[in-house]
Amino acid sequence: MELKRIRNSGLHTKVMSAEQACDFIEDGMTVGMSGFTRAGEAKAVPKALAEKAKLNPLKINLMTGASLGNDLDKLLTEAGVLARRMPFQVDNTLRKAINDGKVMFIDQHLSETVEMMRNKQLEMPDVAIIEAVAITEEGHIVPTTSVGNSASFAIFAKKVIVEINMLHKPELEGLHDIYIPSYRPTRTPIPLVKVDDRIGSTAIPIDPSKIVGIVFTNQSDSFSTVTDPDEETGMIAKHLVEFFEGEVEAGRLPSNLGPLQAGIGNIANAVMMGLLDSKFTGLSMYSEVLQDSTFDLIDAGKLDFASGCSIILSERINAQVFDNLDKYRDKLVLRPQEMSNHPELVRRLGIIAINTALEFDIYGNVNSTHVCGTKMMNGIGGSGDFARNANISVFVTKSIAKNGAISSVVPMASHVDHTEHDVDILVTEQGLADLRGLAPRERAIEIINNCVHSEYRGLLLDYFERACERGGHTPHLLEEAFSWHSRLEQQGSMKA
Ligand SMILES: CC(=O)SCCNC(=O)CCNC(=O)[C@H](O)C(C)(C)COP(=O)(O)OP(=O)(O)OC[C@H]1O[C@@H](n2cnc3c(N)ncnc32)[C@H](O)[C@@H]1OP(=O)(O)O
Repeated sequence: MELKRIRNSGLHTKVMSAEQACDFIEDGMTVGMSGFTRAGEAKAVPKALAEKAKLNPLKINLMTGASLGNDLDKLLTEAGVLARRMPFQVDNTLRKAINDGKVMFIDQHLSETVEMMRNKQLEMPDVAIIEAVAITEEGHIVPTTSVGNSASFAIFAKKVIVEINMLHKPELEGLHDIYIPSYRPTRTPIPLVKVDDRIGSTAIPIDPSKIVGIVFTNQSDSFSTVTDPDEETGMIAKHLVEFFEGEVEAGRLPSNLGPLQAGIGNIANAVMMGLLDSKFTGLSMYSEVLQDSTFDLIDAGKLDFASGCSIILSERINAQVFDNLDKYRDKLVLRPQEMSNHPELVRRLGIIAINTALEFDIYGNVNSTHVCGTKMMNGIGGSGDFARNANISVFVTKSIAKNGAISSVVPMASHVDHTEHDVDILVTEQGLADLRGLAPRERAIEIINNCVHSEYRGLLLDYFERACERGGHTPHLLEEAFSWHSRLEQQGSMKA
């Protein structure tokens, strides 16, 4: 039964235990592992590595597509295995180790990791560990619920370990579209002009002699922890849907809006859920992570096609999707993250990008990553790949956090991931600010009037007016610009 999944019979001799596969990983190595937004990560070998490291300490540089599920980042951190980690994570234990300076974390645009490797600016993996549903007759690897960076990791690595996960349905085969761009500067345009174009192969093409170990596993991806929309996220969705309606009426957007991208998290998922009750049909997604909302929209007949690089679902919907893959087969494709997030494609397709901010300032600079400018939350992920190149770049957030102790709109963003130049629309439950074509002083008025919570609006207006008296194209009171963050750190609240 298991060996049937290894269709290249020459590789049958490579089957081994996860513990044996760990022997290929040595202290100081760079390891490239599958996994994107807690989907499709290799599961058994990293777990065995964490166990092994408790007796024989070792450190590795770990690169993935994005975040890992099944508490793997936690286990590897606790075992002291991680020297460096890139390019994204969402784990509490790892987050603490990063913020304590114990793990060096490189927070990177998700489309860039393998491009930098290709240009020898980043080290190539010594070993790649890739979760698969099968190995083909040619010895090529069929990924599972994410493609992420798996294809390039396997192509660049000296040695490849494959984890065949028997729990994933073989029907996943055919869902993937693996396209690897050629080397610069002689690269030709990426031949993708529609969201549903297929431009590559359904498996990762590697020389099978590089496969040094095959481990069988039987463990599911972690379920998404996305929560149901609440009153605030419902309002955010309502403001955005009304904005889209206005854009269509004004002839600035087609009636199906054009391809949509939505980031991770509760808020972005809730915004997409808001489209369920809208009049829009014939929607499409060109995104990275496909969450519950994607499949709810397909089931409701609203969404015709979704292109992504991973699928992460909550327990509510997981079985319904993966037990009925045939129903979705002609509506889905999973690509390498380099392709799902590629600036060339984001610009060409005219994507509407919807990502979540931690905070933004009165001029529209967005902080997606650093609490109070210093402590890493998750990482920039793909938000920058999309925001800079999108047709319309939208950032959403609740106007306050932590029961009102934090205003998400501040005088000056304490860390900037997306500059004012990359941000078109800001939405909170209070309303929507349309920043297109506005100068900084006009942007400030639009943001303060539409996005700020009533408890902070007067304070921000006062700051802005006093800053204007001092002058400047982008007026600020430098000695006060971070006073809200200092107050939060010292007194537990931004309130004066
Ligand atoms: C893999 C990918 O790249 S997908 C593509 C897009 N990627 C990105 O945008 C990456 C950056 N974005 C993110 O990491 C997330 O979207 C976040 C963290 C910004 C928001 O996450 P969401 O789950 O949507 O929002 P939510 O409102 O639940 O906030 C998450 C936490 O941040 C806290 N928070 C929100 N705003 C602030 C703030 N200004 N200061 C401090 N904490 C804040 C919330 O209170 C909440 O804390 P809790 O977990 O203790 O309850």
